[in-house]
Amino acid sequence: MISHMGHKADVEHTGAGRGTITFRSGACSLASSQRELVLIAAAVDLDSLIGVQDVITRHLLRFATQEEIRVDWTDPGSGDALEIVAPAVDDYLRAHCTPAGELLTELAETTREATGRAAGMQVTADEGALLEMLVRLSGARRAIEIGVFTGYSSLCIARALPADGYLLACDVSSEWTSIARPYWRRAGVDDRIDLRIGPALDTLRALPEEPAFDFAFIDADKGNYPRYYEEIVPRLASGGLLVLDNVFLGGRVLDPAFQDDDHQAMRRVNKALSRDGRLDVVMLPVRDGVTLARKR
Ligand SMILES: C[S@@+](CC[C@H](N)C(=O)[O-])C[C@H]1O[C@@H](n2cnc3c(N)ncnc32)[C@H](O)[C@@H]1O
Repeated sequence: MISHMGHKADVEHTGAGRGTITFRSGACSLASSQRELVLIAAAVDLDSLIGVQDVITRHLLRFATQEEIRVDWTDPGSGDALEIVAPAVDDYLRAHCTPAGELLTELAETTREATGRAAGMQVTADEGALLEMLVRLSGARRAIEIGVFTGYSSLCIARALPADGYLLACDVSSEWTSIARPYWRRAGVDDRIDLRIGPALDTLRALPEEPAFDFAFIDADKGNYPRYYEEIVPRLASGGLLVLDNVFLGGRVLDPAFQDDDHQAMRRVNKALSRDGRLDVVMLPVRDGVTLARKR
């Protein structure tokens, strides 16, 4: 399997039944014994860690045609959770937002069942409610989202748009986004959502450079945040709102020990946004950090 992954990543055999597979933003070491294979994955952030684990899991399951295997990942020693708000206050605030409702709650549950640990990428109910509130308050009609996953945040955005509203939803994964469709349909918003599968940067760059959107949400690969921001701002109408998720990267944006591409990209975009004369910017201590940027 290690050799096979050489098409997708840097691989190294480090001994009998041992090796490492290195991806752009993470790595996995493998050590086999007679009964089991011990995997240790590490990555620059939780999303990347989940990505590494997902690729490894899928390859293992594909290779294990002769035998039944199970791939279990235990929780990382330190996750992305940043405790900005004391846990008791956090519980209290979650309990005092408008409840997510049956459909979103079911989508969150389906996502957990279908994607396992990757479900941690989904926006939480309170962040979803914030997105919905922002779309309604801004009166947006045309929105764009970078990073759909199983469609939770898309649903929050789409249902806050008017009936003739439009959401361009961008993601690379047909597998994860296929979970979204039935929920969008049941919410009666699937006709407002234009799902484009492919690298979001290509989708963005193919759009005319005119201010066609009133709302944008970035929640995808962190290394591309500066590029997404550069492409989106010219396409945002005056008064339009750009929202960026995970701007703290678990607090590591403050830690000079983290110098990989993703962390540098996030620092760069945070700095550029705060100095951008076209925008009014507020960074909120919501979950992993949410920035609101309103185009003047
Ligand atoms: C954090 S998840 C999005 C979560 C989603 N907003 C939600 O609330 O459920 C990030 C998503 O970005 C997608 N993604 C990663 N790299 C991408 C790229 N280059 N272009 C488009 N989507 C990408 C992944 O497939 C994943 O679904």
